[in-house]
Amino acid sequence: MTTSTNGAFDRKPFIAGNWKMNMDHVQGITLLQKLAWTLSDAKHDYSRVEVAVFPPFTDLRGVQTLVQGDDLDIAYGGQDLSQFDSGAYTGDISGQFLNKLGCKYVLVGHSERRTIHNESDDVLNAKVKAAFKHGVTPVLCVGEGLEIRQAGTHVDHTLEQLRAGVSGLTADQAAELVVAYEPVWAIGTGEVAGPEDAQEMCAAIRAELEQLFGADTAAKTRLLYGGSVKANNAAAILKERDVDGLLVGGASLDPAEFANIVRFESHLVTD
Ligand SMILES: O=C[C@H](O)COP(=O)(O)O
Repeated sequence: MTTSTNGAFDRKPFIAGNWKMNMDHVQGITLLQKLAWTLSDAKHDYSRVEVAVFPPFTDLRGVQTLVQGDDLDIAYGGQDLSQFDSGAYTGDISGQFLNKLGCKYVLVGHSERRTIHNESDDVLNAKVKAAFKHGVTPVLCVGEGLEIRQAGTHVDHTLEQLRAGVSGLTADQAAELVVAYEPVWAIGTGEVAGPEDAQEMCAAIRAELEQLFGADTAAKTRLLYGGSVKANNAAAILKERDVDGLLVGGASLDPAEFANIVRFESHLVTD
């Protein structure tokens, strides 16, 4: 059976749930257990679609214990990391600590970090490098606010964030990197960017990566879309050629809904 999705063939689709500041460590375990059961009941094939969750830091040890104890094929990661390795940085979390907890990924530069915590492109570039240094794959988030979208400069703006974020990376690192395009106006608003908007930006990001690192590398980097993704719009977005996965916020807190997003292939038209 073949499906009409494109990225699924070239790059393994990646569906990630960002829990943001929701779910204490007890609630987090329950959510993850329900997600694993739902996907198991649906006989989800993890070799076709990778699944990851990004819980709050305080949940990570419990998540690690559950994933290891039940031998779950679900990856997990932190929602942020420090650009520093260790020391007098109160409240910060080192990439080394995330690695030690079995985190495969870490979000870098989510729009809520950029806007609420004023994280600059330079700091985010240092965080991307810190993640690689500690053996954790960064998921670099980029995207424009509403005013920039309305001014029509969203591609330039997003590519500027991208260039700053990947500055100084090797081609191997760029190939491993995951980039999430999240238009800020579509986050938590119910305003989902259309599949063609997601494709326009992901194609531009891939072209930029090609300029910077070469075509072979750019063909490997996975590009996600995030912003008001639900089970009923996921498949249409993932059919786009350059969209390789989704970064899901609110809908990832509902295990049935998130499992349906993970199983987007069952909603695609098959030929
Ligand atoms: O990290 C996830 C994004 O911010 C999207 O959040 P959302 O799905 O609630 O719009």
